Amino acid sequence: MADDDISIRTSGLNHWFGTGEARKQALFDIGLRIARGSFIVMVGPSGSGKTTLLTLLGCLREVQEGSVVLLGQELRHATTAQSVRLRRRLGFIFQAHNLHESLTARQNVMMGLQVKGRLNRETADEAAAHVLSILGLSDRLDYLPANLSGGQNQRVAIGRALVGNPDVVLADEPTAALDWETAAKVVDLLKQLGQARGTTTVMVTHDNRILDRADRILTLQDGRLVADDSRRV
Ligand SMILES: Nc1ncnc2c1ncn2[C@@H]1O[C@H](COP(=O)(O)OP(=O)(O)OP(=O)(O)O)[C@@H](O)[C@H]1O
Repeated sequence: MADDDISIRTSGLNHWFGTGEARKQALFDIGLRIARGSFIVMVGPSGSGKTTLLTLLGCLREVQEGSVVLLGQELRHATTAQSVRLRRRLGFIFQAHNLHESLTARQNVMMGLQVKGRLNRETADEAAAHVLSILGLSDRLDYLPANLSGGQNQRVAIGRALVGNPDVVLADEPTAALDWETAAKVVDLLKQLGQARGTTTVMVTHDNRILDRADRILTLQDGRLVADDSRRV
């Protein structure tokens, strides 16, 4: 694979938590090359290091040892300004969806554009309504989070992550609160974005139906990458 075709590359990536006697290694020698536009699923038992790896890939955590190259930029020793610029090119979907309680679904999604500095209100408004309609929420645009179900709020959070056309989407169990029809829509959307725009997705999930649709499945166990299964779908 040429360098341009790779969104994420790691090598010799190790990570520890704690200090002194409590110091514990959470990741061991992770080496990965993730192709641009691919839909990657990460699995592994609780405590195997999935979230730690996802947050390292998303420059939400400092690289302690080894290398992470995200969208051509080495993250080890990256400056704060470089990390901030890179994070603007990412879409995060985490379980705790952190919506603003005082903002409507549409306004919450628009926040995903504002952090990117795209402030033309009309365009932002339309983009937010469009992504929410793909996620089946066109009749809930002006609802506050308190008046939406858990699954609907999760879809708003997904909309917020995707509205700015991120280059890389990092997702931690994003479909856990969704019925299969909606979860399938989210997966289809991410795969379409992969084909149309080269958006790369790395998703932690235990949903077997999503595993079936992954381009590649990474399995972590006790902080190590123990299986790397590329499949044709
Ligand atoms: N902030 C922290 N401080 C200390 N140890 C941590 C911290 N975060 C994670 N760990 C430890 O690192 C290891 C990997 O945790 P991580 O959350 O990455 O696993 P996971 O595979 O995402 O688990 P889950 O599926 O339960 O979310 C675990 O042993 C965990 O206890």
